Order: sequence, then C-alpha cells, then structure tokens
Amino acid sequence: MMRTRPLKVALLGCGVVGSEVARIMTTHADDLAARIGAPVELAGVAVRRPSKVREGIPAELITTDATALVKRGDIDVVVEVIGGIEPARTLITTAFEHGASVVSANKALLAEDGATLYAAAEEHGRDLYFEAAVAGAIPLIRPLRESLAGDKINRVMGIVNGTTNFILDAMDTSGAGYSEALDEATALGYAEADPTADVEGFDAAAKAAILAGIAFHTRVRLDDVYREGMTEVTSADFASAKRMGCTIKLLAICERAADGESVTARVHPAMIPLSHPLASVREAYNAVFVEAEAAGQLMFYGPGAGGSPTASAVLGDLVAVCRNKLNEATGPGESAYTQLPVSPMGDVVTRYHISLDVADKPGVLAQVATVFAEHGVSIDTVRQQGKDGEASLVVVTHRAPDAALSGTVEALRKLDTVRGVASIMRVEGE
Ligand SMILES: NC(=O)C1=CN([C@@H]2O[C@H](COP(=O)(O)OP(=O)(O)OC[C@H]3O[C@@H](n4cnc5c(N)ncnc54)[C@H](O)[C@@H]3O)[C@@H](O)[C@H]2O)C=CC1
Ligand SMILES: N[C@@H](CC=O)C(=O)O
Ligand code: NA
Repeated sequence: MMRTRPLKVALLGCGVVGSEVARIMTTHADDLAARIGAPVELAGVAVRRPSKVREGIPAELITTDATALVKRGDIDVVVEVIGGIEPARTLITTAFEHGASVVSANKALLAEDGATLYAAAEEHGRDLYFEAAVAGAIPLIRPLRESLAGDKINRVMGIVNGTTNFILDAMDTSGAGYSEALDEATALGYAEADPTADVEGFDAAAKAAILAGIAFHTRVRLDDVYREGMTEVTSADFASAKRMGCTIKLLAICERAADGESVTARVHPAMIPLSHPLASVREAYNAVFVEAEAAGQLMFYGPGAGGSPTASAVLGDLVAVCRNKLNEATGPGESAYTQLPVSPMGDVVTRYHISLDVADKPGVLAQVATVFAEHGVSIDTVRQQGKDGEASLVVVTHRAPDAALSGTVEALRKLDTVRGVASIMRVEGE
C-alpha cells in the first residue's frame, strides 16, 4: 500500500549530476513513488550560485546553506553530489547525525576517508550508498557488495574513467590531440571539476581503492593505490601498440596475491591486445572484469560518466535507500574483516613493452640483452629499426616483477650505447 506522507530528499550540489538527479526525480515522480511505496519529495537543494536559473526546480527550494539543510531533521535522504573532501565529509556525517541516510557519487571522499563515513552511518543506523561513485551508470558496487557476497573475488580489472578513455580513444582512432579531446570530454560533462584528477589517474585510483576494498573485504585507501596517469602517452606509443596488434587503455587492476595473504591495486596505461574485450571499449564507456572463484569471469559494461548516466545510478540508490527506510531496515555497511596488507607495486608481476633509443652499432643488442638477463627479466621479442647511426629497439618481456623491471631500466640508462628510454609500458590482458 502506498504511504501518502512523502519521503524528503535534500540535494547537495546541482551541477552536471545534481541537475539530472533533480530532473529525473521530477519527471519520474509517479514511477519512483510506485516503486518505493511512498512519494519522494525534493525538499531542498544546496547550491553555490543561487542566482543561476535552474529549470524545473522551484526557487524556494534553493539554499546556499548546505549545513542548515542537512541539519533540518525532517530530511530522510541526503544526496551528495558536490564532490571533493570538505565540506562534503562534514555534510555527510552531519546528515547521519540528524537522522538522514546518504547517497553519494563522491569517489574521492570514499577513497580518502570511507571509514569515517561508514562508521558514522553505522553509529546512527543509517544507509550509505554510492553506486555512482564507480563506473557511472554501470551496476557494479551493488553486485560486488550484495550479489557476489557469497563468492571469493580474486581480481577486478577494467576501464573506470570515462574522460581518459574518451581521450585515448580519440587519439587512437582519429589521431585527435590530447587537449582537444580533453576539452570535448569536459564539455560533455565527463571530466572532474579539476580534470587533473582524470588525466593523472587520481579518479581511477580512487575507484580502484573502493573496488579493492569491497572485493577483498579489506580497507584500501587512495594512497595504497599505485598510480600513473595518461598524460605521457604519445602517438608514437599508439603506433608501437598497433605494430604489436594492441591498443592503449588506462587500466585499474586490483588483485589478490596467489597465497591470498595480500592484495595489490594499481592504475596505469597499458597495452592490451585488440582481441581483448577492453580494447573495443570506446568513448566514455567503462568496462570492468570481475574474477570470482565460483562465478568465474564476469564483465560489466556501460556508460561510465556524464550527467544522465550517473544520475541513473544515484536514483537507483535513492530508491533502495527509501525502500530500506520504509522497511525500517538498512543495507550493507562496511565489510573490512580480512585486513589484508596492500603490497607495493614492486611485487606486481606483469609484461612490459620498452622502447629504447640506442646507438646503431654491433654488440648493442647483446649488451641490452645482458642487462635484462642480469635482472632476471626474460625477453619475449625484440624489434630493431636503424637510421643514421641511431636505432630504436623495442623489447617486449615475459612476465616479471615490477621491481626487476625498474632495476633493468635503471641499469639500461647507465649504458653508453643507450641514448634514452623512450617509453615503458605494461602489457596486460594476454
Ligand atoms: N560528472 C560525472 O560524469 C560523474 C561525477 N561523479 C561525481 O559526482 C559529483 C558531482 O560531479 P559533477 O556534477 O560532475 O560536478 P559539478 O562540478 O558539475 O557539480 C558540483 C556542484 O556542486 C556545487 N557545490 C560545490 N560546493 C558546494 C557547496 N558547499 N554547497 C552547495 N553546492 C556546492 C558546485 O557549484 C557545482 O555546481 C563528484 O563527486 C563527481 O566525482 C561521479 C560519477 C560521474
Ligand atoms: N570524471 C569521471 C566521472 C565519472 O566517474 C570519469 O571521467 O570517469
Ligand atoms: Na556504478
């Protein structure tokens, strides 16, 4: 039976995502009410610029005082789509203290200090949902927290940043320049307020921390995640990747060690074979593979960024939280009982593509091969291209620990015959 008294929602932030949340809440009000079992009412919208015209949002709902809004006491759910660490963290914990549950899209905050948010939610018996925080519209957090709660997840790997995938795809397929593609991604609402978070890999690293934490039931923070952005990927790297039958993607990879005693989490550009399903993930789409002991391999795919797709995930959470509220129940809280250590990047084992500028003279290849052998890094293929006494040497290795590869590169740089290390890229997905 439908409850007539509405559930009240406070919206914090009315930018790319918030404005879409408000629009869908208004246009789909009847359907949402029917699915929840009670009407949901937008009871207040906290913004920074109150003078801005916001179609469909009554002016009397707009406030610049987000703190007063979350303290009102009659609010059932706070939707936080401001972003950043503060004031978002204080607003969320204050919302819990005043009886509201929270839906957030804020991966930066969850990766930085998720523990504080979970603890506040638990202390006050409220919900913390954040499907939108990882891979936009793709249902991923809920499957990991709930559907796969009975399985053992060993690996999560995928493309979790729409902006950088959009840029890399444009560089690869149309030869577009980096800045031009970034401007387009920003105009389409994919990029973070500060796009450095996207291109330097911080956003993907935050998502990797969240995914690893949930998948391995352990606490993983942003600082635990090895991170390399994609700003140094060049058209020469794409050409090299093409020659190997590969393309380049910014990947997030979270793994449980073979002995089960530790985990790793990393974000970096990597070459992947064109035959791999991730190679055909275009534009701002995301895709994530989850490997679980009993389920085997699962793939989640869909729009990873943008106002409307992200609002879809927020609205899904809003419905779930409202249903819980009506049933006087709460959804899953933090599950971090394993407390596994996060190993350093040096322990990660993978393949590498190394491009060297060398002198084109006899014995150079043997010298380079010796350095690899001395560091225990086995070579798979070598390709040499000479020109005017200089040559480019492209070495692809077998699987080796990252620490061994770093030692190899350090030693290569010291060789007189090696003029420079043009690029080092990991090779994944084979
Ligand atoms: N845009 C996207 O594709 C996605 C965004 N997200 C996350 O959603 C959140 C919001 O992102 P966007 O809407 O894209 O950002 P945005 O920058 O378009 O919107 C944020 C809004 O919050 C407002 N704001 C900032 N501080 C405020 C305060 N103290 N009180 C009231 N309003 C305040 C800003 O003026 C801005 O309008 C972020 O956490 C972001 O990481 C998550 C998934 C996808
Ligand atoms: N800036 C992010 C937005 C979604 O999380 C991205 O590009 O993926
Ligand atoms: Na999602």
